Amino acid sequence: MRIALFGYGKMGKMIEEIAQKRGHEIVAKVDVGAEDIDYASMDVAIDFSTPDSAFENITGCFEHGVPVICGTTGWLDQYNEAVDLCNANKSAFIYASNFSLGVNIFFELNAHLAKMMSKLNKYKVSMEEIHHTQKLDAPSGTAITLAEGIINNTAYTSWQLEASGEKIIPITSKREGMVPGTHSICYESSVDSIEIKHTAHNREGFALGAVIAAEWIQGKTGVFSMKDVLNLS
Ligand SMILES: NC(=O)c1ccc[n+]([C@@H]2O[C@H](COP(=O)([O-])OP(=O)(O)OC[C@H]3O[C@@H](n4cnc5c(N)ncnc54)[C@H](O)[C@@H]3O)[C@@H](O)[C@H]2O)c1
Ligand SMILES: O=C(O)C1=N[C@H](C(=O)O)CCC1
Repeated sequence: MRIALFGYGKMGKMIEEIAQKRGHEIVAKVDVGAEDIDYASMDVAIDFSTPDSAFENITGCFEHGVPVICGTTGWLDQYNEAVDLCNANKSAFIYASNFSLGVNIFFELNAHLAKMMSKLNKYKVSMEEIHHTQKLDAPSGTAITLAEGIINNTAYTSWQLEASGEKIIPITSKREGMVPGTHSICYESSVDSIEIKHTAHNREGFALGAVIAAEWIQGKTGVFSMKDVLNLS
């Protein structure tokens, strides 16, 4: 498969390594200030760039019929517009706030736990995410997906950073050293606590999931999720 990397930072470099090990070719590395992008050379684009640049990168690919795997977080106010442009151009698209297989299992566990906890009104939920100090967005995209998993299965209606309120999920975002990504969810009552936690030890899991998604999307048209890729429904 001929892969173009949009964003050649920490994740772009890790994806290059994993993709080459799986027998794929990197045909373009599109980073800040790139000109004359050769879309015809690409079977798929993988975007791990910045919140400010992801939308333009993605929609440029759709306009040239290139399928896109996007892991960039912090641009989702434009997600619906990207979906419309994907469909209008009969292209293909997967966005995931987290491509790691472990986190996608954790998303399912979170939804299942939330469903059970929705019957127990003595417990209050809270979430904490910890990432490296270079991270541009807060809360993390993964934390937002986890919060949506709770909202869809309980009486909670929204999330907020450092908030308190009856139906609001409080999220604490910490930025420390080189931490690749840690997410924990806690349900607390006066008598006990239940906590679930995912800890990424490095970036390999994110990169592998993105390459697997790129392999899966070949020949498809439409908008998909990691649930489709991993057959988790
Ligand atoms: N979904 C996931 O599984 C997952 C995992 C890790 C990181 N991320 C997200 O991926 C993104 C990138 O993470 P990172 O750790 O590689 O960051 P990074 O800062 O190391 O790399 C980002 C790269 O994007 C480049 N860039 C800036 N403007 C650009 C443009 N117009 N076009 C193309 N590239 C441009 C930067 O120069 C940089 O090289 C972040 O949004 C992060 O939150 C998602
Ligand atoms: O390093 C990052 O930045 C990460 N971003 C994603 C997020 O915002 O959830 C996934 C974890 C790593």
